[in-house]
Amino acid sequence: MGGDGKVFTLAEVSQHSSTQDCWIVIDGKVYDVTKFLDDHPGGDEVILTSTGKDATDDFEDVGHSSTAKAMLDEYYVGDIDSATVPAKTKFTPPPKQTESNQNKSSDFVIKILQFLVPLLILGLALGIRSYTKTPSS
Ligand code: HEM
Repeated sequence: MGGDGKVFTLAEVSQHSSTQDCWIVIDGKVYDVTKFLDDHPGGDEVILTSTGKDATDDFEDVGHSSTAKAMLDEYYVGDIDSATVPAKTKFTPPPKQTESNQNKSSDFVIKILQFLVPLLILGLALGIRSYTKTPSS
């Protein structure tokens, strides 16, 4: 809406990161929010820190109202070339789930050994001592 369907690279978008000229990327779309900076209820500072990157998470994390989301359309200038945006790292799946269950039994064995081995050594030492020591001294 309003845009001409132009596709920008992240490097291009990154050149618009000031109060005089400010673009942000949300959900694969590029918005020129220069005119909106002064009107933003959250201040211009937060928007400026979200320039030059995929600002989708920043925008979503605030919990913007549907009114706020609808306002985006007005500032749309094109799309982002997604190949130029670093992959998201936010939802790294916890890879340990099945592994930790399998490890539980071996963890348990190790704990037992950690407890038993010193006892064995101590017992061995005491046994050897009482075995080698002469009854008189
Ligand atoms: C074009 C993009 C944006 C628009 C149209 C927009 C719009 C709005 C609107 C209308 C509000 C008032 C509350 C609401 O209706 O949800 C708001 C609040 C807020 N926005 Fe944005 N916003 C944009 C981008 C951002 C970005 C990138 C950030 C930051 C990381 C941000 C941070 C905030 C914060 C922190 C508030 C809360 C202010 C407060 O409650 O004092 N906004 N925004």
